[in-house]
Amino acid sequence: MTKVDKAPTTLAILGSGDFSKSLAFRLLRCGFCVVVGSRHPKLASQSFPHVVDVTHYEDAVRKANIVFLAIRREHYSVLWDLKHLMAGKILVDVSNNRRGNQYAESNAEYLASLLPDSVVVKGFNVISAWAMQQNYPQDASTQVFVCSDSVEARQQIMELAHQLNFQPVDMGTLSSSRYIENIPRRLFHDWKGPVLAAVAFSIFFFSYSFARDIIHPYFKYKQSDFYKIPIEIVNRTLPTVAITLLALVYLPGQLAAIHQLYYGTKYKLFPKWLEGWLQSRKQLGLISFFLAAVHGLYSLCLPFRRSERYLLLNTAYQQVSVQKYQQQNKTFP
Ligand SMILES: NC(=O)C1=CN([C@@H]2O[C@H](COP(=O)(O)OP(=O)(O)OC[C@H]3O[C@@H](n4cnc5c(N)ncnc54)[C@H](OP(=O)(O)O)[C@@H]3O)[C@@H](O)[C@H]2O)C=CC1
Ligand SMILES: [Fe+3]
Repeated sequence: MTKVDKAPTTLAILGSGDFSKSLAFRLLRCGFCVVVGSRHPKLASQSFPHVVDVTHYEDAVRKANIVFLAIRREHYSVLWDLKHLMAGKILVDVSNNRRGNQYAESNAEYLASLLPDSVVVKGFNVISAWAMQQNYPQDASTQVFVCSDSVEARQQIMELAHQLNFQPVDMGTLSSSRYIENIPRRLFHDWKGPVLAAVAFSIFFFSYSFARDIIHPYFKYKQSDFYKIPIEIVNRTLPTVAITLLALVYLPGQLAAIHQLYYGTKYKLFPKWLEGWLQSRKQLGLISFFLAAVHGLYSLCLPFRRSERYLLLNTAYQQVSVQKYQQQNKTFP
């Protein structure tokens, strides 16, 4: 991938915590120079590779035009003394809050009001430090939401996100920053599709078992097996849905591989449906695991039922009788 001329070769990160370390690693891997600003550069430098220039905040800001703020909103006051150095520079606010809507204004808007002479861009907050460090380069489909009041700065950070192997999403002006800051807090937002799939498969397999094992014997032999519905039929549906969902976890990976082989490149975007499917693999796998666990519990509880014990004894008795019959036939042919 070629870098555009605008992309700076040296990027600054203020703060030396977890996020800063992971981001520094990612930037280094992607060919950038990194300068880290810290209150205690000597101490902090031990956590970074030797190629990273770990220095004081002022020095770090001086050395780069794009500055990542890997410090918490509560500590933005340390930036006050750097106001004159930050003027005209792009500040990337990566912060999240501990609670949703914790403050009246978003962190990025607060930063912009603190440092009106700088250009604030919100982004990268949806990627955890762990994922940033571990998942390279498999996370090319991970979205990074970017917003800023400056179109040029937004484009520059989106290009940077692209170079870091992420998929930038243009979210418009800085007023979107509150929405972006709330994204990591949205629990279960990716669960709709997988849950719907699980429900649809459950209904399908339940109906199939119900028709085959209850309705069919009822009409054909006048045999009433309706007592089987709550345990046996459900317990047959659970593992079938679980294994089907597990298959759905592995299938999109294969389709993605076929897509890449077909087009002969890994840089062509996957179609939307495949993209969504790939991203819901975690949820599908978790639902599959949950259903399999419930199936295990059900199966453990089955022998407690009187009818089941009867069936077991009956099967054992039949086997013994068959063996006896066979032995008798051997002895007295
Ligand atoms: N960790 C994660 O997975 C993610 C974090 N983020 C965001 O990135 C930012 C940094 O997070 P993270 O690295 O985890 O946080 P840490 O608490 O690990 O690090 C914060 C850094 O802020 C600096 N700092 C500046 N002033 C102070 C102060 N007064 N008290 C304490 N620390 C201060 C410190 O660096 P020094 O001592 O060198 O000055 C410290 O290492 C946060 O805004 C967070 O919301 C976003 C997405 C994911
Ligand atoms: Fe089983």
